[in-house]
Amino acid sequence: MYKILTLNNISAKGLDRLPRELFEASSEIQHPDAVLLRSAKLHDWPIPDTLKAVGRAGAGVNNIPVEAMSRRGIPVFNAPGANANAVKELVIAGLFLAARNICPAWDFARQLQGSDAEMNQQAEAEKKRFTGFELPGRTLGVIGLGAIGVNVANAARALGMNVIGYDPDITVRSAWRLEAAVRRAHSIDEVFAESDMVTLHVPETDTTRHMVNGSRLATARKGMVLVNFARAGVVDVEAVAGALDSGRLHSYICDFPSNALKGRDDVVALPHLGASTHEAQENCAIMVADQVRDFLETGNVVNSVNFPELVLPRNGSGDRLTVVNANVPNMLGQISTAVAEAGLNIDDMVNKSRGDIAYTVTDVAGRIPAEVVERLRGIEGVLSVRVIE
Ligand SMILES: NC(=O)c1ccc[n+]([C@@H]2O[C@H](COP(=O)([O-])OP(=O)(O)OC[C@H]3O[C@@H](n4cnc5c(N)ncnc54)[C@H](O)[C@@H]3O)[C@@H](O)[C@H]2O)c1
Ligand SMILES: O=C(O)CC[C@@H](O)C(=O)O
Repeated sequence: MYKILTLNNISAKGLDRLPRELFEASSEIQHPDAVLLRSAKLHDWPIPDTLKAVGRAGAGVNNIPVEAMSRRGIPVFNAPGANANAVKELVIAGLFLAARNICPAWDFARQLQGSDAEMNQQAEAEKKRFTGFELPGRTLGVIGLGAIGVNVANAARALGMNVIGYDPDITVRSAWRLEAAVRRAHSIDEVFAESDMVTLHVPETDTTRHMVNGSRLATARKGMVLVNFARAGVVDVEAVAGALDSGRLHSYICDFPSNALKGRDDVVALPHLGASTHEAQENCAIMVADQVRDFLETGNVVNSVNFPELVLPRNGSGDRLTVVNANVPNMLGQISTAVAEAGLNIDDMVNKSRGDIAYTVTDVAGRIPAEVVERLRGIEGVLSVRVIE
């Protein structure tokens, strides 16, 4: 029986992928084999010795100590693209909110007093304050052209916008999905200088933290709209407050409330709702539950942010041995020697690496004795060893 600790609300459709006769999943689990989570912060969480996998039912993994997991030989899985449509829809809504000044206008209308006739009179007298602009012909800058950025760029094209995109590490898959008319920028500054609206779709990393700061905002077109459904930390909110005060920015539409911008008419801050649709929560939970289950039961790795992709169909009737180790020379030799010296024939073996991590899956003809596991664990550089019957 595998034990799965859930640290956030994980959609029941995802948990249904873990049959009760094989998996016990709850928020109360002790000594978990795997953890499933959404935005819970794991940085100060003591990693249990029993932990074998982490499944993030979403895209961003900045709430997870990925490097610490790697050092323990633990893969971190996520659900790439599974919530991209949900975020795209809210970003497009954000463009309309900004372009038509909908939030301050709605706020104004909600506070009108008097008879219907008096309210309508005040509305007609004041409505010019909320005059907006239309999207066709305007330029949208998209920074980060992954699952969400590409969806947003293509949707903006369909609305008649010009789109300029920046992503130095765009994948072939994203490049194929992107509308041909999306123009390629060579820097973030180029995007800021040429866009009426800019939307951010990058992960929060040491490189992207405060990517939007005072000096970058100084290069923005006057009256630009900034949209951030990526992560709070990608934007320096103090600098945004200054840019709004000076008129450099028209408005800031984001998914992250902050004290620096609280109560402003020119800021819309939603409570991290980008992925909050039933569809996205189900897609993410199903994808990540399937991946974690597959890893626990077979050792296969699909959609991990720190491990190489490795899928080996089960071959033969013996045990499967999985070894995670530092990606240094002569590890494979030591693993196969330990197996061979136990008198076990290797039916199939795959070794893949990614960065500092190497991962070897070996199907043997027979049972793997406990001494072999201990011997492998004792090899310098070996991070984790598992036997799957
Ligand atoms: N608001 C929400 O609820 C919500 C939901 C989903 C994702 N997100 C956030 O959005 C981010 C993007 O999600 P995704 O599914 O599109 O991820 P993704 O991995 O598919 O795409 C991210 C893209 O950003 C690019 N990138 C990285 N650093 C960059 C840089 N410095 N400049 C330009 N491009 C850069 C990458 O090359 C990649 O193509 C996530 O990491 C997460 O933080 C937020
Ligand atoms: O689970 C959520 O609600 C948010 C997820 C989102 O931030 C992500 O990175 O996928």
